Amino acid sequence: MIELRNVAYSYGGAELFSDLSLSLTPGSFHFLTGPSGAGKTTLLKLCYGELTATSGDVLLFGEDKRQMTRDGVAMARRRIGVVHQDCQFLDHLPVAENIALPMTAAGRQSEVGDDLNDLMAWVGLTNQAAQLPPQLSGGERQRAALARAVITSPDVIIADEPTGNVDWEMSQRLLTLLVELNKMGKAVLIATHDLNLIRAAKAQVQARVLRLRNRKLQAAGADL
Ligand SMILES: Nc1ncnc2c1ncn2[C@@H]1O[C@H](COP(=O)(O)OP(=O)(O)OP(=O)(O)O)[C@@H](O)[C@H]1O
Repeated sequence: MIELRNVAYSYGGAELFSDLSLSLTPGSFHFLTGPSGAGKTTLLKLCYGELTATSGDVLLFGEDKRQMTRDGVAMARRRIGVVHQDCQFLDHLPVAENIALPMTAAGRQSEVGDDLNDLMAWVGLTNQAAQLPPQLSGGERQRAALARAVITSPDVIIADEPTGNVDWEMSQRLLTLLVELNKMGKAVLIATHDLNLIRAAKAQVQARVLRLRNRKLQAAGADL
């Protein structure tokens, strides 16, 4: 569904990474690890079409990103649920409306119903539904961001440190949600420093663990 072929990226100075290839196929589950500053967030942005590779090819659902129109990229991005590291919300809208926003924006308002309530219950935000985002804690914001990313049932879910601010029990709940979606055929890519989360996931799903380091993407060793 998303493919990077021999991709390099630079913000203008030295290349952050080069000759990097990655394929997110239906039902695949990937973790991305690596030192701070190695380029994990940048790699995720290439995967969801936010950035354009300096060289190499990025295919979004079979189409070459460079050949796609803005509308084409926007359409492709609707099929990708993204949890950003710095979860941003519309601060004047209640949490429930923020989570439902991707459905509203896609004209699917009528489909929002029990799913929203179930999702909010799963991420433990039922009592916060009417609150405004600035009233949420860091962990609550992350849970809301994950709920918002998956409410449209996207084909691909890309999450940048989705459990950085939540306790272990909640991170297990969020992981279970991602594993269940993966079992339905969604491709999942998670950037994380949390090795315990990776170990817990590997007990539930066939996950590939990749490490971005020294400008290269490699399979992580058995030390995980
Ligand atoms: N918009 C930008 N312009 C210039 N440099 C940038 C930009 N965004 C990121 N960088 C630099 O690119 C490098 C990789 O950043 P990136 O956020 O992709 O790393 P990361 O592996 O996700 O780090 P972390 O684990 O700390 O989140 C860093 O040195 C960062 O300072």
